Amino acid sequence: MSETRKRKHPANESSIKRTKSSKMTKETPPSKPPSQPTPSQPTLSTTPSNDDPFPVNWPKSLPYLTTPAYSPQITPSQLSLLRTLDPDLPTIPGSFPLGPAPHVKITPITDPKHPAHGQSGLFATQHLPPDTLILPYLGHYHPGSGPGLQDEDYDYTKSDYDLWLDRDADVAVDAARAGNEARFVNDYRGIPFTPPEPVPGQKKPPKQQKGKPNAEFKVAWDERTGQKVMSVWVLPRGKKGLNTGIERGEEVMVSYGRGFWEGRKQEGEGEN
Ligand SMILES: C[S@@+](CC[C@H](N)C(=O)[O-])C[C@H]1O[C@@H](n2cnc3c(N)ncnc32)[C@H](O)[C@@H]1O
Repeated sequence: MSETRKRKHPANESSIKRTKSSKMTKETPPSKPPSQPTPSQPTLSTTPSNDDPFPVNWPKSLPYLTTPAYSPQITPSQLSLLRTLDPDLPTIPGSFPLGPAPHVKITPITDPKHPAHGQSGLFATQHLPPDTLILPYLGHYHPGSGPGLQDEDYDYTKSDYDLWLDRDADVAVDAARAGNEARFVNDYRGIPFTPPEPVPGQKKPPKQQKGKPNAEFKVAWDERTGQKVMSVWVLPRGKKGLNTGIERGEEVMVSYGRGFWEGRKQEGEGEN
């Protein structure tokens, strides 16, 4: 989702764009990531449950990333901007594991009432408290506008997995051709309410907010690689303190923003 059809994905005016290129290359992260104070994080079991290098239900035809990949069109000055520490950003701590995340699961959507029926979504495998980091959103870093939106045979403007990362640096991140579990996060619109799995020892499950997102995209500083990344977080507790987080078994849902769906509508009309 990109901005000139910019369908930018969700949150913070990040966007999902659309891509294609055979030339993308992975870059080695800086050898020594800058040190950063780690903000307090709610306790979350992020210990991988097994040694499988892929998450459960990961499509085997798609490269699974543990660090970002880069379009060859990303310039050294863009890289330098991405790797300049912004102390105001939330942090992905150095201790956050690279690789499959046990606290979420990619799950095929089998409910015909779900708007993404036949596709997949991301579901919590344990309670995720408010304001918790769920995952970085990994993909190809690429120019967010201009000729860099085309990488040889790949057109980023056609991607449904493309988000703005840094508008000042003109960099977006596209997870269409490679990514991690975060690429499976759906938009909350039209998703039917599913009661959470009962939690042992808990009489009544907490009230869930129906018809609303429970997570958001945020740009973060990744201490592990020393650069900015897009990431998915549980929504904060809220002004009234009512948000209790995401329950085990509940789908992680963000808002892609109205722009994404309006862009899609326009594309549909253009095709008629
Ligand atoms: C970033 S992907 C999300 C993961 C996707 N479901 C998958 O299995 O690859 C975005 C795409 O998911 C689908 N999607 C996500 N949320 C949706 C919603 N609320 N209603 C309809 N389709 C949705 C749309 O096809 C959209 O282009």
